[in-house]
Amino acid sequence: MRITNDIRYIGVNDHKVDLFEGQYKVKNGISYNSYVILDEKTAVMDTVDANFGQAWLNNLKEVMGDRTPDYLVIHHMEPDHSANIANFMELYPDTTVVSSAKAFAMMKQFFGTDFADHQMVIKEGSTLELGEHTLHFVAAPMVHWPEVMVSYDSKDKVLFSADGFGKFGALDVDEEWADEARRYFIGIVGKYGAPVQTLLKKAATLDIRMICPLHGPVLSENLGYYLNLYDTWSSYRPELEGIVIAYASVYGNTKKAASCLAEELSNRGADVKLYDLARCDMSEAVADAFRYSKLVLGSLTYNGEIFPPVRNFIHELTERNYQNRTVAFIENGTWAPTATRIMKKMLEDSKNLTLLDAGIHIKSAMNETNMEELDALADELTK
Ligand SMILES: Cc1cc2nc3c(=O)[nH]c(=O)nc-3n(C[C@H](O)[C@H](O)[C@H](O)COP(=O)(O)O)c2cc1C
Repeated sequence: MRITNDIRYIGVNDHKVDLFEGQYKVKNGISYNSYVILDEKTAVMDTVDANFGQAWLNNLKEVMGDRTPDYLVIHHMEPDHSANIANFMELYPDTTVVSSAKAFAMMKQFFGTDFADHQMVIKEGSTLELGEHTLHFVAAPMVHWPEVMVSYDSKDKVLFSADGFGKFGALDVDEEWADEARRYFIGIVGKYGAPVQTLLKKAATLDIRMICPLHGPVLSENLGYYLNLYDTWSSYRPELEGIVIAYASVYGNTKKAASCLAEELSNRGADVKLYDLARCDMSEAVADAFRYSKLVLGSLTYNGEIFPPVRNFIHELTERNYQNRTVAFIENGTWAPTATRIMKKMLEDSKNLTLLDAGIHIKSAMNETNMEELDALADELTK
């Protein structure tokens, strides 16, 4: 696939992956992207997942013909991109591997060699001259591993953005970008908002016409749209006014409160998302919690604790620096309800959260007082 006159796509689509990165369901698969720059010298940009080595090498040979690649540029050592470095070097032993010092240390760990006779160590500000094309390297530590570099081709004005601007979903499936890019970003890079902000500031100094990520489509139009979303996500600002209700329930009483609240909020014109945390795809609930401005957490008290899926969910939020939002609580308990107290405690170190006093405190099943609480909470969340 042609990206520009001199840049070709040689990546692969994976529709067989059961869980991406060991935990994310990807109903439309995932792509492992790799590119070739054809110039006086040729550069291969990254490799692909271990299961697709042969398909990738076939794509590479189709583009290269009899030419031997001069450089293999490795932006990121996570195995879904780096697994085929050793296979590549067996086929092309004279190619120079171009990567950061930290990445070469990782190569030694993964492959038992850092290709010492064929390595070029690059760092922030390094350049690689290919002929008409020059790659300018920019360090992007913790977006989302420490060794990550991105590179900018000043001829075609292309940013090779590593995992930045990546998206779940193979390239042979047509789907809207934002939802699966958000789920990818919040799930995988969400903890590293500050390093992403640093990278965005560096990127703002470049004239970028195209972004070539390691997953998902090449972005070439309306780049402001994608950059704005990345700025919003990485600065932990809500994207939308609205309310996520995320709850768990064993016997249906907490569920009833959550569902009634959703209905009341909808009746008041609010944008509401309701998640049963024991049954939903957790990564979708997490992504929406970051997307919306308000969150209602609902849990039964469970052996003096909160119900495990709710605990997991709050942990997923706090480890990704959940902040800048309004949170309210629905609790249930039959003899000693403690769920609200525990949920609040889990959020106590999170920055800039407004924890509402209005909440619903159920003792086993909803009663009239709870209906009044629900009404007051709906008012508070929509005022
Ligand atoms: C296994 C189990 C443990 C529970 N532990 C507590 C508890 O420690 N304290 C308490 O007040 N209620 C406890 N409950 C009662 C629940 O908090 C709650 O009142 C009941 O499950 C109704 O809510 P639900 O219909 O949403 O499940 C427990 C319930 C179950 C099923």
